[in-house]
Amino acid sequence: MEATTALALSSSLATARRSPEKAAAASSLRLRNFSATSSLHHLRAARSPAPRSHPSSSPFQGWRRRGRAGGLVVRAEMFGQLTTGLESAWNKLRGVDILTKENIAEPMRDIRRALLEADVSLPVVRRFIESVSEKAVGTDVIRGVRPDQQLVKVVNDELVQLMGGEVSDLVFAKSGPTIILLAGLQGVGKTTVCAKLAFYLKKMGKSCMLVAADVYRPAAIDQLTILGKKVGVPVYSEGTEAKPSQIAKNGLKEAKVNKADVIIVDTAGRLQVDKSMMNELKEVKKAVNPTEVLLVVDAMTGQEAAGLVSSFNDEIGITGAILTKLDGDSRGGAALSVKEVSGKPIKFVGQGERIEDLEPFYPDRMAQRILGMGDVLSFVEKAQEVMRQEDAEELQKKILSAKFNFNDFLKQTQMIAQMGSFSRLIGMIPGMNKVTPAQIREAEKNLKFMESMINVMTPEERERPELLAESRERRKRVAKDSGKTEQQVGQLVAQLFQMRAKMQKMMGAIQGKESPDMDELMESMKAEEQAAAGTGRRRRKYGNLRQRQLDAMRGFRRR
Ligand SMILES: Nc1nc2c(ncn2[C@@H]2O[C@H](COP(=O)(O)OP(=O)(O)OP(=O)(O)O)[C@@H](O)[C@H]2O)c(=O)[nH]1
Repeated sequence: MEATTALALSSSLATARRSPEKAAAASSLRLRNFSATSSLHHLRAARSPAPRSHPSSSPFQGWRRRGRAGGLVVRAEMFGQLTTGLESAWNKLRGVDILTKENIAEPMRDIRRALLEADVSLPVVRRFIESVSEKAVGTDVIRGVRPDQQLVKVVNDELVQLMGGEVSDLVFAKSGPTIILLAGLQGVGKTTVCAKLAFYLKKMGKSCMLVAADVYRPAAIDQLTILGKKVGVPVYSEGTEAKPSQIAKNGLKEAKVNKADVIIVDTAGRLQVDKSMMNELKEVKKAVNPTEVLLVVDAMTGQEAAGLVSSFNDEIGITGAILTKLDGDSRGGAALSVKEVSGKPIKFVGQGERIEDLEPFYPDRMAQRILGMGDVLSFVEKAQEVMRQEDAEELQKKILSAKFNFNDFLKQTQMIAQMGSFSRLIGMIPGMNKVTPAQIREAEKNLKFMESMINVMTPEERERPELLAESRERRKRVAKDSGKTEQQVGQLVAQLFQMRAKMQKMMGAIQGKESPDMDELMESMKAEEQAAAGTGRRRRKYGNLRQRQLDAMRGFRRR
């Protein structure tokens, strides 16, 4: 499944690296497409329980695939340093036949260093290294699996365990409203999380109410009121004079009257853990007897976040944590330490400032991202969220009948925009985690570049790109109106036809048939990357690409 999305994205980025604007169109087209295909793949995923290339079916596949795809150089931001550090451990095992205590010593040192640099707490690192070493050496040799791959598998499994193994779902009250009490230090993102959580729950069909019990920062009440409006959820507040425990109690009464399914109580943050803060929280807790007490912690604070979860749990008793700002420069220490240090699970992660940027915490997906295998499931879920089933089916029909046009194209761009930041999406795709920020910027620029040409096309031309393929006059006009060259417009049109062909091929593979072409598609991805990387094959490969574009145009003209 991810092979095709990776193909599209990788090709586009490879094209971005060819950089001249002439080539830019190619990348944009594919970038748009990858979101379309991902949604379509999702339709198939629903039918087939274990897509053959899903990373969780074999962690090696995703990893190997990246190896085969080669090429891309720098990684997207999330846990980048940790991923690189771990990678150097595998690399040291290239060429060995079997994992032994001796030959894993150095890779294990690399893993240890990488984890410590990621700010994972020392006792956690020690236990982790011990367990991985023991399991790695005791692992039977599996035919066709290299020892370095075997170590990746062991590390993957241990990372999943370290982060709690299973997803820890929110608990809902059996009767009456579910009460979620949010606590945390100042500025960690509590108020934002209130709104994000309400938005998330609303999507699940639950009615919510927010309760403003942070009375020390008047702006917090305003902030919550604004956010509540934004997500369409009522906010209960009594200003700054009332006691937080009383506000929470009254809020609960109001929620019962309004028959809200869930109330989320925002509490005050302090600069540091202090007695009065803990006492106040205890009072609020006692007043409403919450179903969930979640501590919001900032991922950037590394292992300190894990320590906080521990002390809050000791003091007031919590049910879990929410890790915010994972999109920032966090090194991974918090995600990896919280469960092990405090015994409490991470239930959600915040990965951006937008309301949509809160997701359940999946230890397996997180491990895959840390290992550079991407997070296809999150990616697909994001795509599914923004693309309605009917749209996906409509698009599927268009692809199958080779009618994918520039309007569909624009829709895909909008979808990508709704799915979140480019770099985050890229980080979710296996093999795509090594992309330079410059390449991401270039790809984003390319999208705009494409859009400017599509925007000046007539509705007819957008609907039927054939008109542009057939008429030089039309291409000239689009070039003139968009301030681009005729050649650039020609290339954009050629790419659309080329893409139709590719998408049809992918759809063939997706629609239940065995997918013999996946490897071929991956090879084609690899070829494009290598061509872009400036190897000796570049001219030949690029020449072929160009040739294919011309063929696509000619093929169309003949029809
Ligand atoms: N990048 C990023 N920023 C976030 C995230 N969550 C929250 N923020 C930002 O962090 C800042 C603080 O967020 P708030 O929700 O006001 O934090 P708070 O914990 O309620 O703060 P106090 O009420 O002062 O205790 C805001 O600028 C948010 O937009 C996240 O997941 N990623």
